[in-house]
Amino acid sequence: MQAVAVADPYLIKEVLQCEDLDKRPNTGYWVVTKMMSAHGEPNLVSSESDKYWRSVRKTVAVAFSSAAMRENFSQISTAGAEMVQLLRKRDPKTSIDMFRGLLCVSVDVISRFGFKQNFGAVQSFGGGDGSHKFLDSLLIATKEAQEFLKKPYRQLFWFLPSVKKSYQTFKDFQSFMEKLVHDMQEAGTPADGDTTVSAQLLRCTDPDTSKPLTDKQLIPMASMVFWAGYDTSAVTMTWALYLIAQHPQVEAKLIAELEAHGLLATASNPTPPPPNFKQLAQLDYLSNIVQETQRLYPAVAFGTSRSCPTKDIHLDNGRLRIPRGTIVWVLTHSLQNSSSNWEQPDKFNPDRWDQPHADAAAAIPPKARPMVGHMEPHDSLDLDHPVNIAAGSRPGNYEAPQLRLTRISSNARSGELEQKLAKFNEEQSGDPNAPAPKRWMPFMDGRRSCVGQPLAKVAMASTLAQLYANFSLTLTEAMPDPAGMRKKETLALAVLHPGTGMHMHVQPRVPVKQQSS
Ligand code: HEM
Repeated sequence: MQAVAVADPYLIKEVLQCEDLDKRPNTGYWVVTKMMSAHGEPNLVSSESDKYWRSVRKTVAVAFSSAAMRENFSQISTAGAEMVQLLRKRDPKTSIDMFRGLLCVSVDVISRFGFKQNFGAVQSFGGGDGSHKFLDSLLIATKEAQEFLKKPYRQLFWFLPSVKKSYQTFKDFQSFMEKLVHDMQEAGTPADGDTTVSAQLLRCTDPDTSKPLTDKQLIPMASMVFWAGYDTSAVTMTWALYLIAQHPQVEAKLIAELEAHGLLATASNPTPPPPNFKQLAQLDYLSNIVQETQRLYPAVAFGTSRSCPTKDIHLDNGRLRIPRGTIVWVLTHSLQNSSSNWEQPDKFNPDRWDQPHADAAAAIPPKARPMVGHMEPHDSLDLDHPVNIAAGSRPGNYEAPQLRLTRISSNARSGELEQKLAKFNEEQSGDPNAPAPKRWMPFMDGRRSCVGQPLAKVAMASTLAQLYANFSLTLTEAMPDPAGMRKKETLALAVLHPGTGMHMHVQPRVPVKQQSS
């Protein structure tokens, strides 16, 4: 099987806009379908962009509109508030795995916001043995799905105990979702103003029959909302904690911003309220931190892949021919960490996001642009170690031996950027107002971009604001430095996890005794 890896912003834009290049089973998405559905029914993430996907996507997108965010904001911020309460009760000297904590927050955000249920994951983090059946089933099923991705031939050995065990973990996860869908259907026709994910899913119709989706169709769709949202948001917040812990000047600036909005815990205001929706939108520096974290540590570090099984595809004004069946692999991590696209790409610098259109790629004449990395037929991917597949130029990275990306020298961005971009876009597309290709796309771009992006942004900002308003978070001595951390990173299907967890000391800004007095 042939694959080309694409890291150039202009080319990525073309790939993602090309109707013939789509998600296909040969690009690995079959594993996701297998995990979500016992019967191979399509889900939002892994299905091709056919009319069924279009119809469901359009209906579900309403649940993630800005109006829905404003309306259901309290459902988003409550999980963070519960986490704050819980952390206040913990002994600050003990170490806490904040990655696990934030996974719990994300599960509760999705269940509350999307399905009007509280799955109680945050509460589990504070009590008992810390396990949570639903979260654990998601994590375990994802791990088993990764095994299928690494060894697709396992499907043929369905009778082996280890393979049967994998399938059982999928069934366990699906049975949670069966119950959820059953509850949704039992609740009956949603009220007119109800635009939650569950209400919108019940409103979806199958374009072939014009009938509401059956439970077999609904289960993978609902499952996908959880699976696509829970660890992507949690790892992004976790990497933000990691980066902030190493940059005290960033934390100081964040605290000053929170204080300026009356959100910081101080001796005179020991238990500040969580930011409301309006305040959240005013926390510009926090937003910069999240964007910069997503640049350095894109959650979906694996990127995305496309293929066309029926014909050759010609890109870049015919300069590039992609033979039929070739996998075109969009490398988000490389795009966002390459000196071709960024000045000082290794530096965690939230201030770079003060620049207007900071996510737009600079105009580089086509001939000077790097284009594709070639994967030789004998190359194999080490799917357990993302550093091998996502070449960037960060400390601790080593050049991926199997992926040779041509680099060009750093192209400094100047004040004339706007004019240059307009001129270049006009040359490229004939339209000076065509949106510039992006050099930052953690949520991907084009028709298959992340439908949950608005929820992710609001939930991450709300949770991080509440955490930093109330606590100072420092890494325990056991946590590796960035180079060491890089080597421990793992992929859970496409998502970059810190293989170590994120062990931290969480110190209240105002001593707890003072808060209650
Ligand atoms: C920081 C958090 C998040 C990141 C970085 C992220 C990133 C992405 C990316 C890169 C894709 C495209 C995947 C591909 O091409 O295979 C995607 C798709 C998707 N995401 Fe997210 N996501 C996040 C949070 C969420 C949340 C919170 C939800 C919902 C609760 C969600 C739901 C989805 C769905 C349903 C799709 C499939 C969309 C489609 O193909 O129509 N995501 N996401």
